[in-house]
Amino acid sequence: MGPSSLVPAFDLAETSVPLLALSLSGIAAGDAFEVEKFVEACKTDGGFYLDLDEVSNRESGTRHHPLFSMAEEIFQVASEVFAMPLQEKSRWEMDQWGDLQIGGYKPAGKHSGVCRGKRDGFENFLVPLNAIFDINPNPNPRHPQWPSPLSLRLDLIKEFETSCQRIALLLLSTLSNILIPPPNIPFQHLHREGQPSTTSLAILRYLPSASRASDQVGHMAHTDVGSLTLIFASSAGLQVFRPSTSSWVSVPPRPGSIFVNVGDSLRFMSGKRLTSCLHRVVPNTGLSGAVAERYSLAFFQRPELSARFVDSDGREWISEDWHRAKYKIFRADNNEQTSTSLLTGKKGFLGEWQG
Ligand SMILES: O=C(O)CCC(=O)C(=O)O
Ligand SMILES: [Fe+2]
Repeated sequence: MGPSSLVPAFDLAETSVPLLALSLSGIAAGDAFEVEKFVEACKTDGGFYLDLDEVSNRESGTRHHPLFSMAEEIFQVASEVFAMPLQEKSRWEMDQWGDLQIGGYKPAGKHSGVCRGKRDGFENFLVPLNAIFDINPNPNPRHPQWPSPLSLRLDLIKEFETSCQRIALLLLSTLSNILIPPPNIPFQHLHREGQPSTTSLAILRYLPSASRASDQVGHMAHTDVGSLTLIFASSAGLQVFRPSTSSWVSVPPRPGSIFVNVGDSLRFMSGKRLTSCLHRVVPNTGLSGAVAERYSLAFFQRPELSARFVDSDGREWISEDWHRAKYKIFRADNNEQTSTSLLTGKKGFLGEWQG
């Protein structure tokens, strides 16, 4: 089988069948139908919408889950942080955060983009759970203080990450109950509170541009490193690769819902029964052809540094080393990226957007 046969036969920008929408309260209550849909979504697309709102409707009568207003506030903080001069933001460059690069600033253009030959079109700030809860190792001894817009709102970010982690743990234990018969180790036991991990919140800003011909575009196709990712987005652009039809499905924000996807570590811990969701972000283009600015928050729940799992090729990893290998491939050139299955789960497939 040559590399070209690994490339899907077609690559539609959008299909008419959207991703499944699940209810957090249904899953939390152990509703058999909802739990079955949830496990199925993790096995097939590896990603789904999760409706959070019903929980708060029942508990407090408010319309929206508090995470949505917190996300709005963090978008506001993000606009202040990203408005700082590049030189200032670069004081927090993520390369200074030890070799795990779990925190700090990534300027736009550091990775390859979603179109062949172009660079990425987003900047981001990563705020690791380890750092805000003072769990060792301290990732950035040189700059223990965050830039002031972030340090002023660290309580908000802590509360946001804690809430996201609670939801992600609930989802993990539900999956464990179905997939992991005793005496195997349930997923949540590899994600213990207070244990060092690379769990982190990414605050992303996609740069606006006068046209989509810009040479910094989107976010390349990839699968996430960790266990579960929770995404809050200000606007459309995210797409998911659906293995059953070999096509890309658009995942625009859905009121009251977030998008959740399975990452590599959880796929491996599940004995490859779950799908690591392949996704990318394409430019959000208006009628004029201009690309709109886009903000998103990605909470990356990741296993403890020493968690063990076996990859698709039968090779054993500890979580920390998988993280390093994956970050290295994010930064590699296209030739190196196509030479392994590390980036997209498919050797020879970069999943570029044809525009
Ligand atoms: O911005 C998004 O919607 C997705 C971001 C993402 O996939 C990532 O940072 O890993
Ligand atoms: Fe991602």
